[in-house]
Amino acid sequence: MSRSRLASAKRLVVKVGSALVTSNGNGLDLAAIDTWARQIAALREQGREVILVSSGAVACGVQRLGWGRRPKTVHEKQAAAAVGQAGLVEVYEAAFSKHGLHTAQILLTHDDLADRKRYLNARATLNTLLGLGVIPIINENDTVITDEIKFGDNDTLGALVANLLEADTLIILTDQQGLYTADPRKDPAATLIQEASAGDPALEAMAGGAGSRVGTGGMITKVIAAKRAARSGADTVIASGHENDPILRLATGEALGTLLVAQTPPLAARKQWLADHLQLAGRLVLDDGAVKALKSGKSLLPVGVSAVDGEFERGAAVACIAPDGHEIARGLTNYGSGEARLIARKATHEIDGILGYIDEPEMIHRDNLILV
Ligand SMILES: Nc1ncnc2c1ncn2[C@@H]1O[C@H](COP(=O)(O)OP(=O)(O)O)[C@@H](O)[C@H]1O
Ligand SMILES: N[C@@H](CCC(=O)OP(=O)(O)O)C(=O)O
Repeated sequence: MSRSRLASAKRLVVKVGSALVTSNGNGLDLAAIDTWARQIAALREQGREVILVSSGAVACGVQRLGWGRRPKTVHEKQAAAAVGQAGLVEVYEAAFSKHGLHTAQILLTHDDLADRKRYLNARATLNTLLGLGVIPIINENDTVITDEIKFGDNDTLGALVANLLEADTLIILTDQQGLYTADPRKDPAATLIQEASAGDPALEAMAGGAGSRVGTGGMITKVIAAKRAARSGADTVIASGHENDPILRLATGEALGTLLVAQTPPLAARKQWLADHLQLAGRLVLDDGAVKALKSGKSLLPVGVSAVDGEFERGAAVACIAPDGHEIARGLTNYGSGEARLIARKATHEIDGILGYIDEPEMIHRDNLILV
């Protein structure tokens, strides 16, 4: 039954692991990449949005540098990733261009997404790319991180991207059929789990480390990624990328792999996340019209802000105060206090003229707002 949610998923994050992007640990599997591009293009035709999180930079770099095997030191891996990332994006751009689609390279770190300002910036850029019909191809920014490249944590990145973009589904494609009761490479009696609740602690006990010399995170990072994705309401599927057209089949609701179901609906989960993370940095005093708008579920526009208290940056959590002094909402502001003072009481079309740029038309978007 829960598979039907996949059939109606509008926004999907697909993560392809090193074990899949490279067939032998040395170089990219061009044929596999072509099939993903074809499937993703078909989903776009259906009006669905797909974001690809792809590993493979190190493997591609190892091949380009003629090293023959994955290096041991972290800095050599980083160097290989820097060389290979260029190859990776070339291959994706070529594969998607056959379907008339452009790709965009996005390199992120976990720290980028923990920082509210960068979080909002990354979100705005990705949403703009999706609106343009471009396929974002995301990888870790391996030059500036070391832990993730050691542990092979693109699964976590997939989950963070699903949170960032409020995706409905995270599809993790790997070299196994899904999550088994134990590592099938070590235990031939292990059986495939078809469906479980994301975050069920029993799953973590079943999942072991990586089984191949190419992949690094193993199943444990996938199970934890599913728990994380569920925080913003996204279901996760772990399935084999070696199946015929797995992305398309999963997206029609076919029961492949392991489905880890999110227990909270997306918007409620996001608002819970906001509620847990709000340390107030300032206050926006609203006029009566803005109070009404917020209470009826709308965003806060600069025109409804009559005063700004405190010093804060873009992305900070602020309280929204009614003219009678009562706090009515809290949310993440798109503008720092300096800019907010300049555009308070102004119509959205005036923002560009005042600031010389426009980050977002709203002071606080309704998705980033909770009524109190
Ligand atoms: N319970 C389990 N079920 C399935 N695979 C498991 C399990 N525990 C450990 N693994 C191992 O995890 C590997 C997949 O992880 P990894 O090699 O990191 O792939 P990727 O590069 O796709 O992230 C499998 O090949 C398998 O050997
Ligand atoms: N970012 C690096 C490594 C990431 C990695 O290995 O992750 P995973 O696919 O989860 O095993 C790369 O592109 O090679």
